[in-house]
Amino acid sequence: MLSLQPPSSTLPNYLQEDELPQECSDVVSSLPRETGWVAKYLHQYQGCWITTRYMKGVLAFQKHFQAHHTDILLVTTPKAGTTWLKAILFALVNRVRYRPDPLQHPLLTNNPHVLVPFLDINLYTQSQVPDLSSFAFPRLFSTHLPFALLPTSVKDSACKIVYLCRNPKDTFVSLWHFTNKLRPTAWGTNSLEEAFDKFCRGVSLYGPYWDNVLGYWKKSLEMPQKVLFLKFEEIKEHPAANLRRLAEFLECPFSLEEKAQGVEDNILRLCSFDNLSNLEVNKSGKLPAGEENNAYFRHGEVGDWMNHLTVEMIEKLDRITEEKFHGTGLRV
Ligand SMILES: Nc1ncnc2c1ncn2[C@@H]1O[C@H](COP(=O)(O)OS(=O)(=O)O)[C@@H](OP(=O)(O)O)[C@H]1O
Repeated sequence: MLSLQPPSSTLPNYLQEDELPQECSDVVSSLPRETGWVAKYLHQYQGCWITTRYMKGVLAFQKHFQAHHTDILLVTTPKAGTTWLKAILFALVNRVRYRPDPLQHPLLTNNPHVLVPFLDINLYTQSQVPDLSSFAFPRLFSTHLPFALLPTSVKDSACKIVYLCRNPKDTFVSLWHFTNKLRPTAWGTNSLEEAFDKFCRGVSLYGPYWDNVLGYWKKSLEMPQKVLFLKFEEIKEHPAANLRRLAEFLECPFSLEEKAQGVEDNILRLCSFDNLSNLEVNKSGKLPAGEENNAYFRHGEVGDWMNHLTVEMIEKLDRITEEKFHGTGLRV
């Protein structure tokens, strides 16, 4: 890794860390910290590793967000397939307003992260009290925060939580590629070994990975009507069945007429990796904070870890996962 760093004014917005409100700066300075994967630091806040920039959004989200009983919150571990499920949720929930048409649909001209923003990373980082009045009901939002860190109003209201996880080996490999892509060229890349060590120690964005997944797994067992637990690999294997499961959980099941019209297939085709990754907006566009949209589309397959991890790495990650999930009934 090179130590040469460009001046902060030339950094993309997603790496700008100035102007922390005093309250936030006091909290941040009291927290344990480690070097980040892209951002300078990760801070351990309530057990979860968060960048300096996002701490501002997390604190404001926790303090000010008022959930509405019809809200739908998509929660994921980073790189679990968030972009894909944001697209599916948007197309599903808005299928009457916007027919899942291959020629005309908001997903054809907008990256899914724009249509379903992160509350902490986007909305509450941009403004401490954002104006959410332009969001149509049911509102669709997202976060990577662990269950324990969600605002009280999310836990207390009848709003629904859709959780998505992915096996830790593909999650790690995807995160390693993504964070290296987001690093300014002058910083060089993080080595696989360095990133792997951090991931295994739990020091990854919104990690430890295992704590994040387990928190929602347990809640999905305790409150199946509130938390739906999905896996990337299961959606890849049985997309239509999982889309139906999602629709039923959100109390908007497909009618016989919709099934006959092929609405399910149209949604899946619209949101497929091939379709989304080949759209001009996702090939050359950028998110408001400066991330290139194409960074969210790499392979979209199961098992790419086989091309990257050593036998020792595989054994270590499998062992940690086995220990952490032992006795919980969860297999990833
Ligand atoms: N439509 C679709 N279908 C299947 N897979 C898809 C799709 N869109 C994105 N991807 C893959 O998801 C990975 C990106 O993860 P996230 O979207 O969770 O990233 S983020 O957390 O929002 O930063 C990343 O996985 P990898 O390819 O393994 O790196 C993307 O390629």
